[in-house]
Amino acid sequence: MEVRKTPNAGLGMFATAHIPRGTRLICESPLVVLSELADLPDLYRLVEALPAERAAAFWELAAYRRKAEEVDWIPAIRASYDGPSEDFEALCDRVLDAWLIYETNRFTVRSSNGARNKMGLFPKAARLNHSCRPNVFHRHNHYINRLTIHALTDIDPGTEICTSYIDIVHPTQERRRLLRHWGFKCTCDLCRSRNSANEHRRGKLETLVSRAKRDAAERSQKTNVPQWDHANALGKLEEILELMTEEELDEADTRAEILALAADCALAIGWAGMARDWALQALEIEERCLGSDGQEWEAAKARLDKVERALEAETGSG
Ligand SMILES: C[S@@+](CC[C@H](N)C(=O)[O-])C[C@H]1O[C@@H](n2cnc3c(N)ncnc32)[C@H](O)[C@@H]1O
Repeated sequence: MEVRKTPNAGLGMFATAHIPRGTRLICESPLVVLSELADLPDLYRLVEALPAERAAAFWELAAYRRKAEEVDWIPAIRASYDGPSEDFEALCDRVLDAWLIYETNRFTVRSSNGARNKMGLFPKAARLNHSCRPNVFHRHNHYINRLTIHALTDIDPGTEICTSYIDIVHPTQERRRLLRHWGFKCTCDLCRSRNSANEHRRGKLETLVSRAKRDAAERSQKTNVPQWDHANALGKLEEILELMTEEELDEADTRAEILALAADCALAIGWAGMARDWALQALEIEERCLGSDGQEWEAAKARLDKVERALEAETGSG
């Protein structure tokens, strides 16, 4: 891969050789990590404490310059500042620059318990531009404290390597709203075509996926879930999987989550053969999107093992 200029998105990352689907392209430790409770002066202190080479890598990153009136931190800095007043403006400019770099390039970082309660900067991955039809997938792997980037498709030499900054299940209008954070209007194929069939399916997916996750969380709290409840849930999950296939969302790990829920429901009903197919597909997606050294892979493997034990028991008793 190489970093070079793009026509309309600043720098970007490009493939210089053929990249097979599933390849781990980046496995990078963070330059700076900030908890959700930290504030702007905390970020600035962390950046100031970086060794020279890492500090240089930080200050070279792109920054989307949002309007000053959207920034409400200056009073907080002023409150703790006791230096000469003529230096205060320069300090504010520098702190603001650090913050804008951070906001433009941050990725979610998970704590050791898996909670997504931090954000981090990863200088290589920070050069990846966004596409709503991404060809790579990013995720912080908290087992190894690295951000990993995996190829979702085969990538030809010369192709730009793009990840998605947002959940791409949404229709165009919502994706545009979310992408305002980074200050650009996406011009990927999906956004340009704005086809009504895509819009309709994504609108439906948005609702069905959030409902399916909420219902699964509720089911996991209950001790006795009736069979019909699992069967109902399974019907909805199958509908989601179909919509995802039609939308070519075959590789995203939201699909792996839905497959895992479908496998759990099928197993609860006693359809171990069906559960096995879904559990296997979920494991394959996790492996391609995230590799086999993270929590998702471990959970997907444990699910498949459980389903296979159920199948063996069924075969044994039959
Ligand atoms: C994480 S940086 C990506 C690398 C950046 N292009 C650079 O030059 O270092 C995010 C910024 O890149 C630009 N960007 C990313 N994806 C884009 C896209 N699809 N279209 C236009 N600009 C994009 C936006 O300015 C955004 O704030």
